[in-house]
Amino acid sequence: KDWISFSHMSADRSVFPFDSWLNCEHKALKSKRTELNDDSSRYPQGIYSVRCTISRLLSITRGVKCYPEQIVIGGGTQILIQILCHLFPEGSKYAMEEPGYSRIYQLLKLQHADITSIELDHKGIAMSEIIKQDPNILYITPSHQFPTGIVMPISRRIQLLNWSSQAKNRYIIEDDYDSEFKYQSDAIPSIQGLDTFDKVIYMGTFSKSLLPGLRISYMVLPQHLLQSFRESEGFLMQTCNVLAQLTLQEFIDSGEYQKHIKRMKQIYSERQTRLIKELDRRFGKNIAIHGANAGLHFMCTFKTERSIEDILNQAEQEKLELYSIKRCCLTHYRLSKNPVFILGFANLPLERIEEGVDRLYRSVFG
Ligand SMILES: Cc1ncc(COP(=O)(O)O)c(/C=N/[C@@H](CCC(=O)O)COc2ccccc2)c1O
Repeated sequence: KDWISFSHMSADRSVFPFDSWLNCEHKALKSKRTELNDDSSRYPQGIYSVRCTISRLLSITRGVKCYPEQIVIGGGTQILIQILCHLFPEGSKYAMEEPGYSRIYQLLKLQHADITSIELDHKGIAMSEIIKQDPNILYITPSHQFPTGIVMPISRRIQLLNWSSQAKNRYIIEDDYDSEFKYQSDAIPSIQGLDTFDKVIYMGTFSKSLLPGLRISYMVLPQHLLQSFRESEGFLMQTCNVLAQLTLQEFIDSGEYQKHIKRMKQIYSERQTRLIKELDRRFGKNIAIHGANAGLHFMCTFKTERSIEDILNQAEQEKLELYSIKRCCLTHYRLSKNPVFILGFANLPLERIEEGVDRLYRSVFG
């Protein structure tokens, strides 16, 4: 039998419109030869016309207010964070959500940043903990908290903005990952769009909405950080492939991007609905699902005494690709007594869901 994947780290290639992407690349190759032939130092923040396209898209889809001059395109969220953290005051103290995106946590630690993790309440990162630990830089994922799926309500967003305004060296890094896929409600506008203190750095990526291998991500800097960006090493290196940038611009300007997102939402919300139905049918009261109102994964807790390790070993036997919450634990996340897993459905075709849930049941209950 072949593998079935509950991975939250891969998109279903059959959903990606390779032909229209290829078409856009062909057009870019034929019409944009000058940009392709220029030294990359001419576009340290990415090609201007591409940044105009991204700025327009962000304003329409996320309520982000920015000029193209504030956008920096890069080859992935990690490299952008690496560039960004050199713009903050020496001795800054960072805080990330617990559980959270461990790749960034590891990166900041390797940069010898003073970093701590802060637990969540039902509205997202806990204000009381922020006050207690007193960091000056917050890295948060308010759209669909990674990995718990909490959607941060406006009230908490306003609280955080007020927090950021109370000290000169405070900033909020809003990683808007996974914001494209809202099923029940409309997308809540970004914190950046509500920011009147110029304290929010907005991070975005096309890894989820297009393909992770394209390595096209971007950040929107507040205007007062642009000067220090221009004096930083970030200004000396363009890390995103020019052809990929030009193809992306064509893909967005031609309307293909919005068409693709609409189609992905239909496909993924149908898969999510079917998966939840199958899980309820098979597991009944032995499963609790959290954070399923958006994104391409949700979390679930199984009512079993079995350990995460045992379940993962059994899943391996069943040829079931499965990840537990452990990969998102940064420092002290208290593992609840019941095992918690991340169930992704972006790489799980409708017709494989029933078999996938059966294998999951055998992995959990033996
Ligand atoms: C919070 C957050 N922000 C940004 C990113 C994306 O970073 P970028 O690709 O460098 O722009 C991820 C990727 N997180 C990745 C793994 C999370 C984990 O380690 O468990 C998952 O990435 C993908 C998921 C589905 C389809 C394609 C990619 C992020 O979890």
